[in-house]
Amino acid sequence: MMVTTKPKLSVNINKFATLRNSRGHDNPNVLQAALDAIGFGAHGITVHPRPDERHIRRTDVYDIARALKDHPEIEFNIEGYPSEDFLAMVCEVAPHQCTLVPDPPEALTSNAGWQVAPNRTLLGETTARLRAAKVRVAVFIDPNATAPDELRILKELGVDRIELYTESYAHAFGTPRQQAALEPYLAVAGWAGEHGLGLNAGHDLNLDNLTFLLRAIPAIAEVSIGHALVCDALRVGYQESVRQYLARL
Ligand SMILES: CC(=O)[C@@H](O)[C@H](O)COP(=O)(O)O
Ligand SMILES: NCC(=O)COP(=O)(O)O
Repeated sequence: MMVTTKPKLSVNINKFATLRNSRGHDNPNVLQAALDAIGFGAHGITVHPRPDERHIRRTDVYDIARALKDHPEIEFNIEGYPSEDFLAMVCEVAPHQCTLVPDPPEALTSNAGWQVAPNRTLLGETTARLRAAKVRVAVFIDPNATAPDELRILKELGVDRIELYTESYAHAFGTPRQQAALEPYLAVAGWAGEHGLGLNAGHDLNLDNLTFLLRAIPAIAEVSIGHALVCDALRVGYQESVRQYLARL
């Protein structure tokens, strides 16, 4: 019998920082939002410091990293484009995981996975640098736009995990296209499993679409969820929102 462990929930707290920055003071306190998520049972914290610091600031990254030293069981995942500034900060902080995302500075949100072959050198150099800093490397991949031989490149570069960019799945969920939208994810997951690449998933996951994905792809080790979880928190409260997502795993 195949034994699969339940996936971990990493709460992305970008949106708490969006709210904080909207008034220029320190409410809500972003570090407290991370500690609250941990207290409510989250397995990890994800942040995505963007170059314009529209939400998560560099100072937030250092504050959270420092606080998580008191919570060694909690994984810290820093997402972002591997600019020199970003990489220097990540290597200094040395989180459990860094998820490489191809977002240009002006992107409204993450809206594509990596084109692996054209970015082979960047991804290879970045992966080597992060692994030297003992940081697990995940690469944001859109299964609709990634051929298996591109995944082979990631394996050759020493990447640890693929993060499945789940927007297209999420937007098809609940429509007649639901199963068809899942097929590319199943193909990438199958290749990853055969070649020893781990799997994460994230973007636009919510209380409705999460469980179906996890039952279809039981190898998913971690889901990082932020936007919908925070929107749900505005409706039912933060602790109840985290509880409901944990119950969907
Ligand atoms: C990589 C990804 O899909 C999300 O984690 C991303 O961090 C969302 O960024 P915003 O919160 O800036 O929309
Ligand atoms: N990697 C996905 C993530 O961290 C959160 O994405 P979203 O739930 O805010 O869409």
